Amino acid sequence: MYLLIINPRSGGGAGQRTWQSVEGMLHSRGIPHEPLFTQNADRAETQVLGALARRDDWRAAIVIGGDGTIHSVLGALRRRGVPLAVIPAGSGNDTARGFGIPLATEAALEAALQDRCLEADLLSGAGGLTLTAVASGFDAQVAVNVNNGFYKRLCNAIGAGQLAYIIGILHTLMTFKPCRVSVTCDGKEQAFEKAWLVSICNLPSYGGGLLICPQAEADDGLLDVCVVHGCSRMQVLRLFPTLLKGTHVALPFVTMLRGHSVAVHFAQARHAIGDGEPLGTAPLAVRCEPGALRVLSPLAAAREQGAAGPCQASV
Ligand SMILES: Nc1ncnc2c1ncn2[C@@H]1O[C@H](COP(=O)(O)OP(=O)(O)OP(=O)(O)O)[C@@H](O)[C@H]1O
Repeated sequence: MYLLIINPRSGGGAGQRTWQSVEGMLHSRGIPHEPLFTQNADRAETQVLGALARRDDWRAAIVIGGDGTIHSVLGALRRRGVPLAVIPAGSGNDTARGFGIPLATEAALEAALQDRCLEADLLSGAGGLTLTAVASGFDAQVAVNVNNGFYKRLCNAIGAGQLAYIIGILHTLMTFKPCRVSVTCDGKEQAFEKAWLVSICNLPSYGGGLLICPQAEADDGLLDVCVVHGCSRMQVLRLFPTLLKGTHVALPFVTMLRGHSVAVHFAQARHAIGDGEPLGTAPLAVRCEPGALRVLSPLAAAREQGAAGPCQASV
């Protein structure tokens, strides 16, 4: 039995449209499933735990939504030991990208129905569990500004959602003030002056494919960290195209770190986001929980050794 967790509002309504086509595919293939429509992030965990408790033969929970929807059910899936599968229906879909899950619906469903899992790490701390990345500083401020700004509603109304993020980046670039940050990775503290952002990543990308930590691997038991510091506004602007290929890692004002636990303390309050969802402005203490969540992923078949293998729910 598969549990389908659907956020109809994700991707500006893509969740609802994707479910309609997935439902037809599941019926035509005779695959047993139960749909669960989640109402909001706060109630999702309780809803999913309630659904999972009703039977014990779940093969997987298939999320139809974006990274925020997946974020909202991580605790429930982890607690019940049910593998996660994803049919992307968000705006960024960086979880799907990170696990090699196709963005096309039918191919993603195919990947969800294969019994090959990666034993993925989770980031824990900072208000709960995160799968893709905890980002603090400039990027988080862009997300906050876009969500609170009038231009998101305006751009969505004219069907140009991505434009809101470009406006958000330019708006934040004009107003954001870099400050000192202390980053402690596996107990070793380093201070950076004029820091713009600190991103702690489990997967290579966020923001819809921006490769902020291109070397990050979901199942290596490690967190990859990117610190951007000591540069001008113009240099930050010029950083963005390099994120498409991940070549920013060679720039002199970018420092990459790797470890099992990371603490971040900005000299002034700075916003943070986890899987794109707001985490507040408190200092961060994040640790890696190796292999904490099984994820149905086409990458599993490609792994010659390690934790990948057939998936069984452990409810
Ligand atoms: N389980 C849930 N059910 C309903 N709404 C949710 C749930 N989880 C989060 N939300 C709300 O729905 C919004 C959109 O969901 P989601 O983040 O999945 O899609 P997106 O923002 O379009 O895509 P992405 O996060 O991949 O860029 C979230 O920002 C949050 O406000």
